[in-house]
Amino acid sequence: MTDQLAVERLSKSFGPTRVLDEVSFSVAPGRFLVLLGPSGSGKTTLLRCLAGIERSDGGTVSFGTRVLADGRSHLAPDRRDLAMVFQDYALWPHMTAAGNTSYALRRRRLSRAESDRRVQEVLARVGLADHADRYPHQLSGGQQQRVALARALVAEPGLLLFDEPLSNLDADLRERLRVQISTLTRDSGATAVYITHDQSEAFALADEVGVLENGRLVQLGTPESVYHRPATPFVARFTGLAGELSGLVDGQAQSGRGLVRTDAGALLTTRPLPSATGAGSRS
Ligand SMILES: Nc1ncnc2c1ncn2[C@@H]1O[C@H](COP(=O)(O)OP(=O)(O)OP(=O)(O)O)[C@@H](O)[C@H]1O
Repeated sequence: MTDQLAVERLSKSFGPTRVLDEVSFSVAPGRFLVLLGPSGSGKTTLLRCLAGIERSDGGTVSFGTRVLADGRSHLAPDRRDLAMVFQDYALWPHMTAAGNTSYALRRRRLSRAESDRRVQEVLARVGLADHADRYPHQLSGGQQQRVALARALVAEPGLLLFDEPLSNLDADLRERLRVQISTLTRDSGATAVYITHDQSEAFALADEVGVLENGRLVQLGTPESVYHRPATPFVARFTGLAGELSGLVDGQAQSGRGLVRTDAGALLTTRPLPSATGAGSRS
């Protein structure tokens, strides 16, 4: 069942390095959150904590009324009602597309006929009905990622997690698969969290965008608000063009559309028209 994902003050360190610093956010049922940040900002670590692959040091993760992790307990990944799509597909090489997809149903007490029916149906949805008997090495990168998407969708999880799923694909394919991920995820009704370092991908996919900087969530909002009203100079620079305006408006700048206050004055942000960037559009 689709539920709200709530993350409160999630923290994680590796040795002396604090990788996640009291990150808090929530995603309403069925909504699509994209977490955007540069390399090393903590995106993968955050997603792995949500999935239960990584243990957080502190904070709470809950989905609906169920606590997935807090200071005392940590639910195993396969008990979290979620599925994850990875950057490198993570398919079993010795299993066909149908075998990889049905693997996600192994804990369901379904008849063979019902399992086969669901697998065929979801492979058709991702456009691979004719490739069910192919092994991963007989499929292109884009086709392998569509098998991974089918595997994630087939058990109808409440929560879908995407770890830079398009990063290994070329630009044209990335754009087409992006549309497919958006459509199929929304049709499934699942709550979704998607991480990427690609700004245009984030703005095209998201209902809400969160920006991570050094393990801290520095802004969370609609694509339009993050793009046009960046909360910090870091967000302004990371999501588009920005130029310093220090001497001109020193001490008087108010943050708002096109202007971000900095210690030295203000940063003027310039943005192409939304139609040229995809910011705010839904694909
Ligand atoms: N198992 C680990 N042990 C020690 N340090 C780690 C470990 N995993 C991640 N880190 C460090 O934590 C920081 C955040 O890593 P993470 O992979 O979460 O960032 P990211 O935003 O996903 O980066 P990228 O886009 O490059 O994948 C980095 O400095 C990384 O070196």
